[in-house]
Amino acid sequence: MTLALTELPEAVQEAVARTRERVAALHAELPRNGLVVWTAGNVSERVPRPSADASPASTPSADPAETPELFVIKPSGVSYDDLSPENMVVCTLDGEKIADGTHEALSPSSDTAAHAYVYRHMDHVGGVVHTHSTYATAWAARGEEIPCVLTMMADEFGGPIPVGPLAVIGDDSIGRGIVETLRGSRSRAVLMRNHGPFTIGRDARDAVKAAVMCEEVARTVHVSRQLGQELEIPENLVDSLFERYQNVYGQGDDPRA
Ligand SMILES: O=C(CO)[C@@H](O)[C@@H](O)COP(=O)(O)O
Repeated sequence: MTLALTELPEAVQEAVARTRERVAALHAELPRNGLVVWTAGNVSERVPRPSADASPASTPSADPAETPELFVIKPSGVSYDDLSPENMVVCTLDGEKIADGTHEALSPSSDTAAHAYVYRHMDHVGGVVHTHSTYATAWAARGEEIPCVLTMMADEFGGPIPVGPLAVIGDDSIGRGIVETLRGSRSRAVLMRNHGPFTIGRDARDAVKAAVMCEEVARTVHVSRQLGQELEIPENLVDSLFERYQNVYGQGDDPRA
C-alpha cells in the first residue's frame, strides 16, 4: 500500500514541507546560473529526520524515527517557471512516489532512480543535482576528467573532477556509476560520460553550489587549454588548499556572523 504523507507524524510532515520549499527555491538557481535549458536538470534533497525528542504525533502513526526515509525531487518535464513547493514530489529511498498530495499522475524526475540510489548508498549525502551545463557536459562527451589545475578546484573538489561510466537512464545504472566513481574521490561532482554532471552535497544547496563551481572550472580549464598546456598543482598543496577551504573559509557556523 502506498505511504500517505498525511498519515505520517506531524514532525515528518513539517520536515517534508520545509524540504519542498528549499528544493523548489533551489531549482531557480539552475537557470539563473546558466546550468540548464528548457526542463533539463533536477535537484533533490533527503528529508531530514525529525529530532528524536520531536513531540509525539497528533496523527495516527509510528515514531518519526520509524518513518521510512524520504527525499523530495522535481516533477519530470515541468517548466522551471512552474515549479513550486506544492508540486515537488516526495519519494521513498526506493524511488517510489508516496501519496504526497500531488496529482497521482504527476511523475517524479526521470532521474529519480539515480538520486535514490545515491541516497541509499551514501549516507552522508543530503542533496543531489543533475545538469547538462555546457562546459562540464563537453568534458563528459569526451570522457575526460577535469584536471586539478586551479586553486578553486583544490578548494571545492580536492582534486580532479572524475568521469563516470556511460549509463542509461531508467534503472540503477546511473546511480551506481555516480557512487562507484565518487566513493573513492573527494570530489562532489562527477561527469557521467556522454551525459553530463551529477553533484552531491551535505544538502541540496551544497550540491547546487558544487554544480555551479563544476561548470565554472570546466569553462576556465577549457579556455586555458585553448591557450596552451595547463600546469598541475602539487598534491600536497591540493590537500592543504582543500582542508583550508572546507574547514576555515567563510564565516563558519557562527550565528553572529
Ligand atoms: O538528463 C536527463 C535525464 O537523465 C534529462 O531528461 C533531465 O535533465 C531532466 O529530466 P526531468 O525533467 O528531471 O525528468
